[in-house]
Amino acid sequence: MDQSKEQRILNFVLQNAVRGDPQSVVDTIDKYCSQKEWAMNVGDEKGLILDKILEEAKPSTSLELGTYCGYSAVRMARLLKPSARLLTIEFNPKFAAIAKQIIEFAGVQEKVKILEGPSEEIIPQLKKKHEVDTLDFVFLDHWKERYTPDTILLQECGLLRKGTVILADNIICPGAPEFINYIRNNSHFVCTNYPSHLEYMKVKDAMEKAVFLG
Ligand SMILES: O=c1[nH]cnc2c(O)cc(-c3ccc(F)cc3)cc12
Ligand SMILES: [Mg+2]
Repeated sequence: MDQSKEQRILNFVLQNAVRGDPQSVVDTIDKYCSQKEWAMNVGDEKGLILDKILEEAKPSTSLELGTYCGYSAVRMARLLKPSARLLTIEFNPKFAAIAKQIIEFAGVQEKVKILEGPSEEIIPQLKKKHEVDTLDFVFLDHWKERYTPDTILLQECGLLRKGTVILADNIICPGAPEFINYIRNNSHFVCTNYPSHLEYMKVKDAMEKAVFLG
């Protein structure tokens, strides 16, 4: 059976990155996806914006929607304090299986928990099944159509607190106009736009930060 692109990315990491070194895993995926095959990792340019906003937030409990191959999970986990935790939700079981191996190779598996399934089913389970109180940081990087309903669901489930930072990828490409309209017109959020480019391309993209005011 032909290998998937995600399996080729995993193999390239296993053969070229340094086991236990998350930075080398991030750099190796960026090298593969900029030189060999494009893939929808947040990438190095938007990744630096993610790094800065995550470091400012200093989160204890973070949630990512859209694990994919685990690039941003590894990228975030490398910056988290030892006691901090990242929960990452992935709908596609094939992607989740790849991400698990990449996260383990990077040596950040103690900080990262992959939750497989639809975000609308898993989010309501976070408090009771996954011992979450409230979230300090949320990275939206799954399907643009789910950005708004999942943000509303997080609020309804009592998972946001005054100061929770939500960062959304792909505001321009593929674009999340409905989410931008919702979040910028919602008086419970203060929004900031971060212009950038689509991962590994010259195409314009942007990220949006929305801080919950309670
Ligand atoms: O579906 C996506 N989920 C999360 N992140 C994405 C991302 O960063 C980029 C894209 C994407 C962008 C342009 C294109 F021509 C094809 C796909 C999709 C997703
Ligand atoms: Mg993305």
